[in-house]
Amino acid sequence: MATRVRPSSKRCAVIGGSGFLGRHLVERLVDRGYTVSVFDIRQAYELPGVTFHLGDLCDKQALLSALKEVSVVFHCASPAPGSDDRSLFQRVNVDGTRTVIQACLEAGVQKLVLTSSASVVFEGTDIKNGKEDLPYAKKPIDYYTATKIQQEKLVLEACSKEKGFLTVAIRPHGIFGPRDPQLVPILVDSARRGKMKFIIGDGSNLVDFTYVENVVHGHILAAEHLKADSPLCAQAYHITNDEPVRFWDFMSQVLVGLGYSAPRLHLPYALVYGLSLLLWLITLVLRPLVQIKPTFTPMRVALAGTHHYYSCARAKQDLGYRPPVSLQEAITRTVESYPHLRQGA
Ligand SMILES: NC(=O)C1=CN([C@@H]2O[C@H](COP(=O)(O)OP(=O)(O)OC[C@H]3O[C@@H](n4cnc5c(N)ncnc54)[C@H](O)[C@@H]3O)[C@@H](O)[C@H]2O)C=CC1
Ligand SMILES: CC(C)=CCC[C@@H](C)[C@H]1CC[C@H]2C3=C(CC[C@]12C)[C@@]1(C)CCC(=O)C[C@@H]1CC3
Repeated sequence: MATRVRPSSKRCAVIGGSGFLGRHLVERLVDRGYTVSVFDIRQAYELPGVTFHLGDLCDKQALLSALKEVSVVFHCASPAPGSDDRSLFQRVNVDGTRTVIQACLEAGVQKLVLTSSASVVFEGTDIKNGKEDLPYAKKPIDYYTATKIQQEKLVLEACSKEKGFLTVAIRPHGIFGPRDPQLVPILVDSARRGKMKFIIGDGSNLVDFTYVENVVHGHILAAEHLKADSPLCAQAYHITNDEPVRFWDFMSQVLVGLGYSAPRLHLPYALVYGLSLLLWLITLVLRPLVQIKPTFTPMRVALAGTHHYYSCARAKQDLGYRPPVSLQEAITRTVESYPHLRQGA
């Protein structure tokens, strides 16, 4: 009689493991003795002990071959928020996540840890110390956020103790750190084009920026604490640095650390938001003729000019989470990791 091999609890797969967060997660998992399979549409690096499976997460057969004997799946794949492609977000984040769940069930995976986003509750207005029980945004600020909401709901609803399939969602916010292709490069690009002279609003808005290693730590704690009798099943957890910071102080510190000037002049928030909306409408109308990618999207202006910071008290209580790297140390490490983006480099 054929015996089914019980998956080792240290055998995991990282969907989106070639990405910024995914790669940091893979490296940490390897350090902790996990056997890791990466599933991604691209291979961005090589690492001893890590097997790469190239494929689209919408393809169940491709997923199934990567999930053989895997007990834990981390799903941190998504199109980049800036891609602004409605059908791509729907296909990957919603339909693709359905496929991931189906493949996990068929492959006998026991735990699925989703990288969601704290933005699932953000509607463009202030959130101060937001807890996980805030309602999902009724009017999500962009397609990316709308599909992250649907994705999180799908994953949490799939949690089934009867089927032996447990799920949890991690909601990070403002991830930054070495190799991030978004935050620091966008900031430096804006500075080099002379666009970082202005502070939107009075500059007092507090925001969470979370160091990538802290986000990774939250994911691994969630996977290791997720059990049938634990409070984690079907829950979402904010993972932050637990040190909200003024958005413009953070930006200034990174800019000055890299040799650029900090923004000083203030512009009224309502004016800049209104202009970004107008610009967005114009790009929408012109889309059949020309593709324009504005720096000042309404989402970005809202992120730059409002309070949005979250409580991670639930993660502290249920996961024993404490951010291992302080914000100051995280900024120093990040600035040092981008020598090629320094002023004059
Ligand atoms: N970067 C941030 O500040 C935040 C990110 N998140 C979430 O964290 C996760 C990871 O984000 P990042 O590492 O920043 O993004 P990233 O763009 O660096 O990585 C995403 C990875 O997913 C892969 N991928 C995309 N479509 C795929 C598909 N159809 N099949 C297989 N792989 C596919 C990409 O090739 C890439 O390697 C995402 O789910 C994102 O929504 C949440 C909150 C904040
Ligand atoms: C906390 C959080 C969710 C951060 C997300 C990261 C990005 C959305 C930001 C990283 C660089 C930021 C940035 C701007 C908006 C928000 C970011 C893209 C501006 C476009 C805001 C308007 C400006 O004056 C220029 C800024 C460049 C950097």
